[in-house]
Amino acid sequence: MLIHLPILINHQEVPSPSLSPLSIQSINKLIRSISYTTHKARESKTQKRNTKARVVMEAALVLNSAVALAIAFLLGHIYKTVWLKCETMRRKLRMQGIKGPPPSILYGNLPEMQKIQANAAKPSSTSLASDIVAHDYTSTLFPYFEQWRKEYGPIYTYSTGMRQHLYVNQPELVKEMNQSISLDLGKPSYVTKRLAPMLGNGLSRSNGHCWAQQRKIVAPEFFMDKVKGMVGIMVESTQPLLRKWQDCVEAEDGVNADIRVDEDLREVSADVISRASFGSSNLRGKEIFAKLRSLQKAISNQSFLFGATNFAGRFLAMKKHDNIGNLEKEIESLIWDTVKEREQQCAGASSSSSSDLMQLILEGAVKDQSLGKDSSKRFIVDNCKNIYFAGHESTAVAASWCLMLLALHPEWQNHIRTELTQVCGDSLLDADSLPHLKTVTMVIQESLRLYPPAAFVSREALEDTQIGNIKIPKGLCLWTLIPTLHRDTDIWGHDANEFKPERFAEGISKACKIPQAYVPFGVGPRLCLGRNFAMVQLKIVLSLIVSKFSFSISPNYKHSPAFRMIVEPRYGVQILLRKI
Ligand code: HEM
Repeated sequence: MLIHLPILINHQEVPSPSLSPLSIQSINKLIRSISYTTHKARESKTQKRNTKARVVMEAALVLNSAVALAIAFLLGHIYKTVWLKCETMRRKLRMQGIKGPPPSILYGNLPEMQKIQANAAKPSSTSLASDIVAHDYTSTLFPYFEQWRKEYGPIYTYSTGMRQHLYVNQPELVKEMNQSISLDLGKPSYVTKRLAPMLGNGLSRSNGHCWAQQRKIVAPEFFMDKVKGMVGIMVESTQPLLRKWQDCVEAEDGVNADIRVDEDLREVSADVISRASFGSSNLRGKEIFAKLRSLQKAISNQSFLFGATNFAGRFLAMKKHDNIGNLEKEIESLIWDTVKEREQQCAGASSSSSSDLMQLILEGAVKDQSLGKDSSKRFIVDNCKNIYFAGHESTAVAASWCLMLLALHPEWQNHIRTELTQVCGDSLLDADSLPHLKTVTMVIQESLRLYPPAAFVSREALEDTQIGNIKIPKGLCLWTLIPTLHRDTDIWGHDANEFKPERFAEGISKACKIPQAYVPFGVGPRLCLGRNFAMVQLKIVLSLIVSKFSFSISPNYKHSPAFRMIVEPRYGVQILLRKI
């Protein structure tokens, strides 16, 4: 336009007869000035439009760069926290000759674990005693560990994406773990995080100083002297089960009854722990146990060992979390009601007559000056939750497995019965007779060897540390698979997969080559606090059942161990009971 105007003007410069040269000049000037103004206006409009476009483009560019930067940062962060952290650990382990399956960047070996699990053999539906006994639940529940053990040996490393793990099933190394008193090995935080609704920050979840302090308070309640004082309660709590089973036999044909044992054993266990540790056997106790069981199922549905691996899984996990949260609140308020009831009882009495676990926990919370009001409440509720759960579930499940193995081996029921008659005669079982009941102890030890309810011992290196001659980098999680150690023919001999309680006739130290590799109650400083309590309760319950009934495995029993935080019979244990 700027070029065309002068040309036009030039054309009009041809003089017209009616216009003077002056007026022509003025017109030209005017036209030029109008053209100039129009041009300027248009120019400014275009400039404005261009500026706006430039601003939009620049904003888009900034945004793009920010997104690119965020992605780069995220990738860098993932690389640093996921890959580099794990790769550094792997390098340190490789330098010590420890190998393992090659991991993928984001998910480590999880896809492979899922693939191996999907292809794993289902437990055979055999009812042959020898096949059931020989079935190592690791092969169906954790088949990847077995596969890698065959490929890489008893010590190898694997990854679950965010975490690097060390599988430790070499007896010498487990022995070292047993002997270590270091606080540098704690419970793996990523596992215990998922158990928080169940166990709070109580004894079995906490680490370091917090754990040591809680253990000091709770441990004395489970020393053998104290447990001996609970024998009467344990005998009394088993009576309703015996009466119920007798009634079942009467109701069927007066001789036999087909019984599913698990819930009845849970009730005994729950009653024992409620009365022995919390001084109550009330409806509230029953409600607490029922809710703990629902919580246990909800948490174990989350595949809590390895975590949800995809978004759908995470979404489902979030939905389940609502239910878990509600159960957690309900359990806590039930426990708190029990605590307040106890406080009122104590306030009413001139001196505290109860010296049970609840009392110890309450006194522990009062004595600990570092705890504020809220922390005191947490301390009390969390530790009660720990004992309610740890104290009843694993003992009941162990009793179920013992009955399953005894049902398959009636000759051992006879041995127990004979010894009971020799030791007790016609009198009731009491604390003095228990140490003489060697046969039932051997049966329990053998059952815990073949079917340990706790499948793993797990630890996390809280600092760089050393076990035996292996340097363990901070953050590495250690896993020892208990049944694998318990069925190792190098430790137990060629008959490791057979039920032979006689191997324990002269104690654990003579039963195998490396006694520290027998770990149904765990290892080292974190050894199960309630092992005396559990052993005494199991002895009493089994002795009383065997003294009243003989039993064989029911044709309705389906052998299918399931992992629900502990390994329990998926469909329960069903036995054919006969009154004697
Ligand atoms: C047959 C029954 C039981 C079995 C198989 C069993 C097994 C275990 C195992 C394997 C551990 C982990 C140890 C480790 O990480 O090294 C443990 C810890 C624990 N158990 Fe048991 N347990 C049983 C019964 C009980 C009972 C009856 C109580 C309490 C009344 C109890 C209370 C605890 C506590 C509080 C811990 C945590 C100890 C700590 O971290 O310091 N357990 N148990």
